[in-house]
Amino acid sequence: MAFARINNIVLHHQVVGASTGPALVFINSLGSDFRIWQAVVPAFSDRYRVVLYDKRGHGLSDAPPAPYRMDDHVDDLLGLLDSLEIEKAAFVGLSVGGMIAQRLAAHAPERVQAIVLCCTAAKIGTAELWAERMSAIEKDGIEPITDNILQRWFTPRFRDTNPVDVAGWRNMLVRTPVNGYLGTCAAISETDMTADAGRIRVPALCIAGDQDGSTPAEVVRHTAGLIPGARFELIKESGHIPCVEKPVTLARLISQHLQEAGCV
Ligand SMILES: O=C(O)CC1=CCC(=O)O1
Repeated sequence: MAFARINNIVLHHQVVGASTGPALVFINSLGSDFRIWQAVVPAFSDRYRVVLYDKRGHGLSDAPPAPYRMDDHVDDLLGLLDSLEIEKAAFVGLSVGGMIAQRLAAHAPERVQAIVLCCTAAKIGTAELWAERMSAIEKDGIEPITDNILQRWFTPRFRDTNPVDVAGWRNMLVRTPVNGYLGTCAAISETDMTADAGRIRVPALCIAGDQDGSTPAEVVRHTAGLIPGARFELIKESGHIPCVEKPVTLARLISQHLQEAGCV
């Protein structure tokens, strides 16, 4: 575990695995921190230099006042890569993390070897929906909306069979700094990568969960259709957070894509 000051923000991160291997960066979603990747990382740490980090406003990173722009998140990530002396990496982004990866691939392709876009889209939700969510949180905090969010994060089966784990992930969500949550909602709300997606030229894999209530499979499939050469894969029995719910399947899909993309 380490901290770096990037763009005047303290970013919490961790580098594990093969120090001379190709770099593989995981980018987490709204309301989560890098612990969500814990069950996936062992599938890569023997061959890759794995970078995990908490984007601004999440986990142990600083949470400056809202709103944030998507480019703030992208600039933070580029700054972190510079500080770790990583010129080029493969990126796995979940949800808003996938938006950050898309923007990076479209605007800084020289830093990107391949991308895996997990439960994400060129555009997530509508400005009205995000405005509603932000005003509810400004009024009453994150707690009252957590049950709805967890229903989108995890399938009913997972919630029924893993109540203690779900309670733990709920703690992570509720403890997200309000500034960080609101700031990132604003970044998602203003972002539409539909035009930019067509500029992506790196090998891309889009993965959906068949029971994802946040970025439904057809939305992810549509995004795959916007990116030249992108492949689409569906994970069965998964909600929005397959790195927690289906880590073995997700790791297999990521690994195959990285091999096909020559990131080995
Ligand atoms: O909170 C949700 O609905 C899920 C989500 C949307 C964007 C993101 O990163 O997570």
